[in-house]
Amino acid sequence: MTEPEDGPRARERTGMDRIHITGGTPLNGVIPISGAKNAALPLMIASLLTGETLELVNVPRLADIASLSRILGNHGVDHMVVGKRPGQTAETGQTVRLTASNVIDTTAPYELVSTMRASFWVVAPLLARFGEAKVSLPGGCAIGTRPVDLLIMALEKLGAQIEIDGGYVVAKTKNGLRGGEIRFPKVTVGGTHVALMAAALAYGTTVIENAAREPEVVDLAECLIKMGARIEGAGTPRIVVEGVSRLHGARHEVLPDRIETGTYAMAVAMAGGDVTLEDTRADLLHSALDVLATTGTEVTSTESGIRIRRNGAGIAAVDVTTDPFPGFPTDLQAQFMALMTLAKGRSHIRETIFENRFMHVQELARLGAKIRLEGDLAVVEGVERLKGAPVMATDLRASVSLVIAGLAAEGETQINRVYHLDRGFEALEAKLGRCGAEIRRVRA
Ligand SMILES: CC(=O)N[C@H]1[C@@H](OP(=O)(O)OP(=O)(O)OC[C@H]2O[C@@H](n3ccc(=O)[nH]c3=O)[C@H](O)[C@@H]2O)O[C@H](CO)[C@@H](O)[C@@H]1O
Ligand SMILES: C=C(OP(=O)(O)O)C(=O)O
Repeated sequence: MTEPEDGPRARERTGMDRIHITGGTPLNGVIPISGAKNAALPLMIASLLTGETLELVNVPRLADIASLSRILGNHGVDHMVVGKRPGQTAETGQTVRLTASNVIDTTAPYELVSTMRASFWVVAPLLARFGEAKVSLPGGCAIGTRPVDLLIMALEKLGAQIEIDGGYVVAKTKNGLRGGEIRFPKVTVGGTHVALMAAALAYGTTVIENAAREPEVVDLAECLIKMGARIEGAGTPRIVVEGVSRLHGARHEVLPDRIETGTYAMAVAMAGGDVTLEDTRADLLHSALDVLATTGTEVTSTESGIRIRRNGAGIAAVDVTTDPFPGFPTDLQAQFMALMTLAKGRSHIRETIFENRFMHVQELARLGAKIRLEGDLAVVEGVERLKGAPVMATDLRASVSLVIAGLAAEGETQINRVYHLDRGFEALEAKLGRCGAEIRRVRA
């Protein structure tokens, strides 16, 4: 995330709201899981690949989705939110229709791209369909430097000519993209999304080696296939794409948010209680659920989701290393660290994906956590109890780790800069509040 911490757009969205939590109440009930932010974003971007309408079902109501809608709108994409249907609630995911029949601008300006990293990915469909794209470099963010060299390499392998000019990536093709071999030296989710979208409309065969296997990549590939793309192997390290000359409209349902699922599972593990996470699937986050079970939390797959229970017994300390899918996700590292602050004993948490994703450590310390950092390793000494305090975080998952810790801490925790949470957690207070949490938003 690249938005300045107190940037005007962030303030405009949610002001400087705070979340107040009075901890110590176990969670009991049902939490519906939303569509995945990290699947919805590339799916929305894929709408640029066709002049026909792409209808996306189960799109979460999130600040990042609104930011991307603005960016696509700037290119000329028509965006329509389908009205509510009987039985739908304020939290039922939205159905969104995107039509890129009249793209008027292939430039994605700095002011828009800097609000959200994933918007850089528009470079692929714009280049593949229109032969040109000028997209601002997204820059670094709170969790690391996050270069786009591998995304550029992938497009160059398909024949794009790319220059960096004035902070923009200027990409062109003379006679369209051509299939080629893309071998990623490290697994990149964004790189794989970009390669898939570009290769779908390239002439000939593209082979993507060391592709990301994340469920969101598979979701994008499935949607592209519905749009007429020819893709095999999504979900494995080798994806083969036979380019087609045009894609058409489709209807696709966004897959459940595995990070939201894991976050609430860890909240229950930490605060105690019995919660069913509905409309989600255990196969999306096996490694995290296995780790959770090892901590002493009961994890059961049900017909409609996953039941999480922890009653009374202590939390066992478990070591974790983040890895690309199917490994333990970096996007759950902060939440798991929060849980380990109350474990019996010492746990080691190694972050291998981003070089600077430990911003939550000093804030967890305000609640009484004992964590020592040694390079990419956090050594967490479990404590008996945490005590509420004012805290603040600089990225999305770090912020929610403080919510989880606040739910288990004694007394009141105030979480500042709520706009980070609004980027990725739909109806957070309502979902937790219905399970008994004392949580409220205080408007600035
Ligand atoms: C919107 C979205 O889906 N974001 C997710 C996506 O981010 P994103 O797609 O940006 O993350 P990547 O998988 O690309 O990054 C993985 C690693 O590769 C490095 N890298 C990446 C591209 C590149 O050109 N050069 C390079 O060195 C990154 O700095 C990082 O160290 O995957 C991450 C890893 O699962 C998640 O944490 C993010 O939540
Ligand atoms: C890091 C994340 O998002 P982004 O890649 O958009 O910064 C995230 O979803 O945790």
